[in-house]
Amino acid sequence: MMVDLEERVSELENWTDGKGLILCGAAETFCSGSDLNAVRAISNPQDGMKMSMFMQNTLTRLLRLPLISVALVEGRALGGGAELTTACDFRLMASDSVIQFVHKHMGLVPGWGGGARLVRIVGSQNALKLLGGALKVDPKLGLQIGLADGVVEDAQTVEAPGSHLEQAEKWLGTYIKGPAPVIQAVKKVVLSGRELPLSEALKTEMGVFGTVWGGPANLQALASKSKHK
Ligand SMILES: CC[C@H](C(=O)O)C(=O)SCCNC(=O)CCNC(=O)[C@H](O)C(C)(C)COP(=O)(O)OP(=O)(O)OC[C@H]1O[C@@H](n2cnc3c(N)ncnc32)[C@H](O)[C@@H]1OP(=O)(O)O
Repeated sequence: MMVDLEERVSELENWTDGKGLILCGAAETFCSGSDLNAVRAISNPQDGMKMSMFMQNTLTRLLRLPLISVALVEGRALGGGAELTTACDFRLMASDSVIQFVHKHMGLVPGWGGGARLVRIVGSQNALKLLGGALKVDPKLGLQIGLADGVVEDAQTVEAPGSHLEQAEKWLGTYIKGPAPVIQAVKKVVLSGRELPLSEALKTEMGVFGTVWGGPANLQALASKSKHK
């Protein structure tokens, strides 16, 4: 799974027209973390460090993709699976889903970069509670602390507008509407603001601004005399 994920990220890095990505599980579980059988075979510090390095590299590249990504959490996201959710820009949770950093129960801490990313998403106080208590985060708690950005309802629910995936596509649609270069520029500006010291982020923003100023979408908008009512 780790190697497959790295290969998909490499493919996505070459997706020049990409604007959005929805990451979801294959069955009723988003991701239950590392394969425990594989983990047992590499349960020594040297191999653990190699896995950490590999997964930090993969997940950092996933988060830095020039598109807007959403983790659609159905069922459980446990351990490494919880860390994986933090490598997306947004998290949408199905009504019965749970995100749980079970690391403490495994005598571990996150090693795929999920600890550092969690602090940035929910703040250090909440991160300490989630990791220290290995708390089960349901949609209500997720929304309350900012780990979840929205909830998708079950298809059977009368008012539900479609499958979880359809709801996630609709939700994401708001943020990826428009030309790819503009959406990609939005992501780059936010990413640099999130990751870089202010002076460097400002330089990056200017560079990105230069790629869209006077560009096709900008000129078209100027020509159309649009009003933002
Ligand atoms: C802590 C961080 C660490 C890291 O790498 O950094 C990890 O991520 S370690 C992995 C942490 N995850 C777990 O410990 C998951 C343990 N499994 C469960 O809690 C349950 O299996 C659950 C909740 C995912 C599903 O429970 P349910 O009752 O619905 O089904 P089963 O338990 O019967 O599971 C079906 C089948 O899947 C196997 N399974 C589930 N998760 C893993 C896993 N992470 N690795 C390997 N195999 C997994 C489970 O053993 C069952 O197999 P079966 O042959 O049918 O008995």
